[in-house]
Amino acid sequence: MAEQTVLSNTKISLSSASMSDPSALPLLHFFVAFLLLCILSFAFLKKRYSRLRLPPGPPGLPILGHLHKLSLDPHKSLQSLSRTYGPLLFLKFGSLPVIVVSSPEMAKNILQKQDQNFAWRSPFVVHRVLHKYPTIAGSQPDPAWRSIRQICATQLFAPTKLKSFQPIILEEIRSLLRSIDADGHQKSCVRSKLHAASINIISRMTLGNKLQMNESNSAANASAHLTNLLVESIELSGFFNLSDYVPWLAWMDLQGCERKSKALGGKLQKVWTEIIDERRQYRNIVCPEREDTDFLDILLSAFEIKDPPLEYEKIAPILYDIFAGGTDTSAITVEWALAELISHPSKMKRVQDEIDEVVGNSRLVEPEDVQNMPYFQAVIKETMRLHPLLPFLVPHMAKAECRVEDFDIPANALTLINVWAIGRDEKVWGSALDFSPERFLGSDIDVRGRHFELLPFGSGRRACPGMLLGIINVNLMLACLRQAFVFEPNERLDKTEKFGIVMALANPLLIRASPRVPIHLLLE
Ligand code: HEM
Repeated sequence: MAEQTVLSNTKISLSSASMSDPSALPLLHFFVAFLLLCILSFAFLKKRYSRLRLPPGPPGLPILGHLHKLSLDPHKSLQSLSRTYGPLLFLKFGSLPVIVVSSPEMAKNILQKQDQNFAWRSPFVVHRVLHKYPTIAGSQPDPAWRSIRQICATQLFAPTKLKSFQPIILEEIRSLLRSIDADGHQKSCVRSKLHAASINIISRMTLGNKLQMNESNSAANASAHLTNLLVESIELSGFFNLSDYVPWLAWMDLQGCERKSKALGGKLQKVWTEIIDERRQYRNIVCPEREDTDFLDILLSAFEIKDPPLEYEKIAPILYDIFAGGTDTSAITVEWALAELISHPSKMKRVQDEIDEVVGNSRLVEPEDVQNMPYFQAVIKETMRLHPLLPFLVPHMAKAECRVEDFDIPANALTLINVWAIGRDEKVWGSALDFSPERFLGSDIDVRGRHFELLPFGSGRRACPGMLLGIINVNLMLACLRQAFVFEPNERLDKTEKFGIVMALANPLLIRASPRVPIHLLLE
């Protein structure tokens, strides 16, 4: 069977035209125009790059560049091209220059040495249509972006703040355990339960409470509604949209990305407007003497003192990023870790023995316990090595023309750091495809962006601002799940990936779990 490519996913279909059929004339004109455009654009790009010493790459096609080389698993296609052409690869997706980075050394060069030039983002269509103003992840590294990151760093993710949120996190994890316990002998869809726990945590941290919405009759419904919108928007953002690479085709919206983004953007906007308007009303009318008590208050105060004032709509994309970052990421990472442990029963047993030794079964795991559980920590690192959540990070862009090693990089080059390929590089890891947490025992490699062979959170000024919260959530969710339940082992579990900006298991994990701690621990 022919390999499916990102292009075969589009709806382009041009039927053959016959000269004797007058209705075919417009089609003929189209073809002549198309051919001319091909020749012109090919000649233009060749001239444009002729003075540069570009990194190696395969020959491309006019108009398409190398788009035809991408399968529906682009991280794998690019890994394979990098094996042939080297760790710094030059491609063109349509007319957009692209570099692909697949070694720790090159990643260090870009994310550390030339961090400032590579901290930019390409203006993708979906992002522009989905959000009226740029999100944190989609913003260029300008003063507004810096100031929002600063607010997040001090008001949401500072270690003292995170400590104050610990009771919330533990409460929501207990509720997650109870929900799995309630499924009894039935299989649980652990992803949806992890999503629910994660969105409740992030909602209580930012809004002071679980989500409430006019249309939903319960917090659980409101959370599920927003989770679905967030997951859908993350999927859409990871789609290879032809309009981004062949802009003159954009008006046709061949893959329907613009249309879907408009519809989804409207639904998301409705949610944020309701949340922000209700709080503004409360602050201005019901309780004007209220002090800032949560992150939304802090954002509103920060925007109130800005000149020109009151651009409240700019708060929506910040909430979007915090909710999207806080909901899908931890849930999918824990799901991957569980999938690996369930398919490696001896490693699962080793985790269980360590938790039993350090914590016992008279209380649940607490954040401080994790530092005494080296094998458990190694399991998390190994999961993030084999299954980095964002296989290309959030794609970066080179603002200005620059040099990397001996090569010239054109301005505006989309920069894909293939952390998925780096994590599976035999030269870096040895037995790279094996799930072997043991490799991290006694090693000082960590996930915080200082070791370029392991970059699940990125590195440099664009590194994930929610990293500490992500680590706490993942550690506690996985450790408590493991402590509280025995999972049915399954060495043949389906671990097929579904490519996206966030890469999850293609088929959500369904697990049968039986409790192994006294039930009162779940109820406290
Ligand atoms: C296991 C958990 C998580 C993982 C693996 C993860 C991973 C990442 C990665 C790889 C990036 C892109 C870095 C780059 O562009 O170079 C990123 C960016 C980001 N993450 Fe996370 N993340 C996690 C949790 C969180 C949480 C909990 C939040 C917020 C509550 C969050 C919010 C963000 C935001 C706002 C950005 C964009 C930063 C920017 O572009 O300036 N993430 N994350």
